[in-house]
Parts: sequence; structure tokens; C-alpha cells
Amino acid sequence: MLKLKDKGLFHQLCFINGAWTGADSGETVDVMNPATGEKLGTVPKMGGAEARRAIEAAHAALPSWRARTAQERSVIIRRWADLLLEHQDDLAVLMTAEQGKPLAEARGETVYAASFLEWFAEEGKRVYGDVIPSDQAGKRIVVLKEPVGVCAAITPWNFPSAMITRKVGPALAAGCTIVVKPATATPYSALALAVLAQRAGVPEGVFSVVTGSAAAIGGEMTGNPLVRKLTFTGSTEVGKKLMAQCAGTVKKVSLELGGNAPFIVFDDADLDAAVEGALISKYRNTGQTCVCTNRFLVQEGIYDRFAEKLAQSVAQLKVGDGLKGETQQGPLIDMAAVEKVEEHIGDALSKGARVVTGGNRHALGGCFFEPTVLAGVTPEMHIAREETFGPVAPLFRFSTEEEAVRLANDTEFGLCAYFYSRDVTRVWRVAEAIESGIIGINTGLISTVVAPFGGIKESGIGREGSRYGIEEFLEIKYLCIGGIR
Ligand SMILES: NC(=O)C1=CN([C@@H]2O[C@H](COP(=O)(O)OP(=O)(O)OC[C@H]3O[C@@H](n4cnc5c(N)ncnc54)[C@H](OP(=O)(O)O)[C@@H]3O)[C@@H](O)[C@H]2O)C=CC1
Ligand SMILES: O=C(O)CCCC(=O)O
Repeated sequence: MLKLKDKGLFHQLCFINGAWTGADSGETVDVMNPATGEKLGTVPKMGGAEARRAIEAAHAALPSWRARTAQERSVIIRRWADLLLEHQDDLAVLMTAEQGKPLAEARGETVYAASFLEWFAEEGKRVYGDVIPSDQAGKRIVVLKEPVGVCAAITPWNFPSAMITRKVGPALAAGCTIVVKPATATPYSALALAVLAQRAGVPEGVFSVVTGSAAAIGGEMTGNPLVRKLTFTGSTEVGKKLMAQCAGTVKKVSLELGGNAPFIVFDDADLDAAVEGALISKYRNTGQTCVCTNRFLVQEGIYDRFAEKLAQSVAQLKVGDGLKGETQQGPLIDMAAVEKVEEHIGDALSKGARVVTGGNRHALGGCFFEPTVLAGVTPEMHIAREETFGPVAPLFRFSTEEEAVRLANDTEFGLCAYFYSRDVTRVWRVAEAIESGIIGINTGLISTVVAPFGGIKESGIGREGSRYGIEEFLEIKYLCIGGIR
């Protein structure tokens, strides 16, 4: 049993219209701890009918929530953020138990999750319109920004809290109401957020959490005309499907999808800094983030030294149950993830790559995998094209800057890229040439509430966080006022 100081944070029912409720059918889904393989509990296996009720509750709650002043909404959202921080130890335990990330990372994610609530509580107060100088005498032109309306969010398992608050924070601050379907693997963080939302005074119907059948709940969220916006983080495959489903009722969509991040190390890079950045960008959350480096492109003059230093550091990473204090690398989310990592390594080795460190399932068994570095990787290998979502660093070799940029851009994805160089002219050239929504230059950590997060190409649509994030939940209305003499 989980050791929580506040046992009220652990809920096994859904939260709809301010009430804790089970599935109409009474059916449940098991939730497992990926580190131990043990069952943590169950959540309701809801479907379209329950999702519809949550959407209708969000619709009913909309007029009074949007009618509140931004300041009134801000007080509640801010209180919610404070509660997350107050309960960060318990929230981290819950998150690690269901997701596997080391406790320190789970605490970090809880603070990160709270930062989106805190930020958008403030940003909601700064939703300004415009007055446009009219081109016709006797007319005035005014632009208002209004909440989109009822929103729906579908979120992934790799960031069980922050991907929710990054959506719900701006939605609520803008005056929208929202229904969330969290990943089936990690519902308890979402339900704990609901507990704290209720304690913070978020009115009933404004924020609901529905667990269960992804296809049925997603079908209702994308088909129901009351929903005006869908916001999704997850795989490109599912994102495309949801976008197509939203076309029927022309909903606004924000999609934060897969990536294939390159990490370029030029000969002129600071080697130690590049290794440090590589560790962060690759092995955060055991390689399971959409901005994790997927391809290391290393210039020939520095290749061998980089490979050796990186492998030395990687070999020292402590793998284990995230609930144990010293763990740096938790398990992968499930056995399918382990198999995908194995497939990528097997394919690379069969085509001429070699293991510098790791390469196998970890001796701990289950979902644990050895942090791995592969050398001699080439563009023909699967790992060059597909997101591995695991602890494998494949090293490609290049000779010229032009070649590095070409390789970096040789993907349908464009979420995040990293590069290390000390040449300021190269920094500008390469930053401008890479096709990506986010670029980390001499750093392996780009995530922060203050900056716009999102991709181009098949990595998505829209931006989250920052002052841009709230725009996704606003519509523009233009007033043309005539007859003014
Ligand atoms: N961009 C990112 O941050 C993420 C990328 N990925 C990538 O996707 C791969 C697969 O991961 P996976 O968890 O399967 O990602 P998915 O895209 O399948 O899952 C993300 C969310 O979408 C839901 N979902 C799945 N299918 C549907 C559907 N038909 N209609 C509505 N909602 C749906 C899931 O629900 P449920 O959990 O119930 O299936 C979950 O809540 C990873 O290996 C990784 O490469 C994964 C997660 C996050
Ligand atoms: O993997 C994701 O879906 C988002 C990455 C989290 C972040 O760095 O903000």
C-alpha cells in the first residue's frame, strides 16, 4: 500500500460534475506499478455515456465560470497551485508508483505542474484585446478575446500531472471549462489533481476527469458539438486520428505529438558540457519524453572522445525502483516499451552498429532496461526514423555543418533539437536552419513554463506554456461599430 500523508489524495473513482463516480457498467481497469508489476488499484472503465455527462456538466458550468472576473478565477487557480506544492511529497509518491520515474523527478514534475497553474492564474489577467484605427469615418473597430468554451483534453502517461495542468491552467484562466481523459496507465495523479481542484474551490463541472476506454471517450470528446476545442499530447498516430475526428464539427485543436530530436555536437563544442547536456536530454524520465534526444549527430573530430565520455557517465546511472532514493533511471512504462527499445537496438546491431555500454534488459527484470549507448549508427536504421522512447543514445557521425543540418532535418518531425558549439556565427546559422519548434543551444534542458513549447511538421499544432499558451483557449471576436458621427 502507498504511504501517503494525506490518504484522501488517492482516489479510485472518476470526478464528474464535482462528484466521485464509477462507470455505468461498474467495470474497472487495473492500474499497475511498472517497477514492481504489482497492482496499485483500479479506476472506472468509463465510455461515451459518462464522457457525454462530463461534457454536459462542463457546458452547464461554462456561463458562470466565464462570467467571473479573471481575478476571481485567478485566486482559485492560484490556490490550486499552492495545494500542489503543499502536497508535493504525496503527489510524487503517487506519480512514481504509477509511472516509474525516480522520486526526485516526480517531485520536479509536481513543481513543474504547479508552475503552469501559477503562471496562467496570472496570465488570465492579461488577456487584452485591441482597438484598431478604422479605415472608415464613423466606424470603430474593436477586438475582443473570449474563451473558446467547453474543452476536452487527452493526456499521456509520461508526465501524468504537468501535461494536465499545462492544458487545464490556461483553459480555466481563459474562462473555459474542461474534461480530461488521462492515460490509463497513470490516472491517479490526475484524480489527485481533481481532489485538490475541489479543495481549491474549482466549481463543479468546470474540471472533470474521466478514465476508461480511450476510443469511446475520445470519440465522444471529438464528436460532441458542445466541445469547441480538443487539446492532446501523445503519439502522432493517435493525434492524427483525433484531428480527423474533430474535422466533423470543426473544433479547434492543439496537438503535442512525437519527436525525433537531433542533438548535434560540433568539433568546437565544450565536450564536458555536451556530455552533461546529453545525459539530461536523453535519460530524463528514462528516455520517455517527446523532447528526449533520439539521434546524436557527432562531428568526426570529437566523435570518439564524446562516445567514451558519454558511455562512462551512462554506465554509472543507477537503475531501480523510483521510490528508492538513489534511483536515477526507473523502469519503462510497460513491456511493449521494452520490446520497442530491444527492436531498435537489434535492428541497429544487425546493420553494423555496436554497443558501447548497456544494450540489454536490466538484471532487475520486468520493465527495466540498461541505459545504452550505441556507436556507428547510420540513417538506414529504424532508430534514425522512429522515436525510441527509451534509454538508448545512438551516435551518428558527420563531417560538415551542412551534412549535420541535412541529417537533423531528415525527419517528418520537428519538435525539439539541440546543438553544442562555441562559434557564435555557427550558433545563429544552425539555429535558423534547423526545422524545429524548440532548439536547445548548449543546453539539454529546454522545458520551462515561461517559454512556448510545441512542434512543427508532424510534431504538432499550437504552443503550450508561456504567454502564447493561453491564446489556444481564446477566440477572437471583432466588433465593427458604425454610425458614430
Ligand atoms: N508526445 C509525447 O509526449 C508522447 C509520445 N508518445 C509516443 O507514443 C508512443 C506510444 O505511446 P502511447 O501511450 O501508446 O501514446 P498514445 O498516443 O496512444 O496515448 C496518449 C493518450 O491518448 C489516448 N488514446 C489512445 N488511443 C486513443 C484513441 N483512439 N482516441 C482517443 N484517445 C486515445 C491514450 O489513452 P490510453 O492510455 O487509455 O490508451 C492516452 O491518454 C510512445 O512510445 C511514444 O513514442 C507517447 C506518450 C507521450
Ligand atoms: O514528453 C512530453 O510530452 C512533454 C515533455 C515535458 C516537458 O518537457 O515539458
